[in-house]
Amino acid sequence: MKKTTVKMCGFQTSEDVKKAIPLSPDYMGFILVPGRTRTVSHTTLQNLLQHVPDKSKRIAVMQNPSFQDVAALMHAVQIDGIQLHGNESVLFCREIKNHFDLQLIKVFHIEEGKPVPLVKEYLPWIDVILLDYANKNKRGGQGVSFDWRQIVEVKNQLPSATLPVWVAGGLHRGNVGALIDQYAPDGIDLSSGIETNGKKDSMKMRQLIDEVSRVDEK
Ligand SMILES: O=C(O)c1ccccc1N[C@@H]1O[C@H](COP(=O)(O)O)[C@@H](O)[C@H]1O
Repeated sequence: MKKTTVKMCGFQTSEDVKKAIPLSPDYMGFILVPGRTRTVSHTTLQNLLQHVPDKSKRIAVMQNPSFQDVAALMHAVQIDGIQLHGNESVLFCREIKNHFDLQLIKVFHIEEGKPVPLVKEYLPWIDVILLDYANKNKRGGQGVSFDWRQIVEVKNQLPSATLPVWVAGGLHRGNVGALIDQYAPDGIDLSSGIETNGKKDSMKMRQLIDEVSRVDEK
């Protein structure tokens, strides 16, 4: 049976993290990008991590960090991986992978009217390819989907046995079924689609997990 990996992202309060306990998502993400609505500090992150279910991997989301930013994070908190959600280079990914024992999720942005991103050179240095919508002003957490036909174009660049490809951008309980049915991503990642009025919504989170299981079991 297929098992689509689920990453739930953008937790800011212990109350919201606790809503994930009965669901144990495969991954839980925390935003460390300065100045965004879901941003948390190292101190808050440290407190939130106490409530993360044992089975869920803990991911810090960063955008164009310096090597020192990553080192400071690693010194402050115990995490399983980082998601690089900016324009990080192949060399930067290599440096991070060589220095830290971290799972590295690299985001590749799908922008309207732009060629599909080139992922091949990154493959030795990353663990997951994550595709997300972007426009020229903002990246991540916008609740907007990209043209999923681009998933096929990215997969066509990859050798047959290769890294998992995850999809993000405007996903919710109402569209993940179609995404999995049509494009079979290895994983999905979402922030906005499991929230109501800026707070994580237990019902939406549960329905999302149920919908993924339903489609996986088909
Ligand atoms: O969630 C955020 O606020 C965020 C901020 C900065 C960078 C990444 C962010 N989240 C990631 O964005 C995508 C899509 O989110 P959405 O479901 O469309 O809201 C996902 O990869 C999140 O991990």
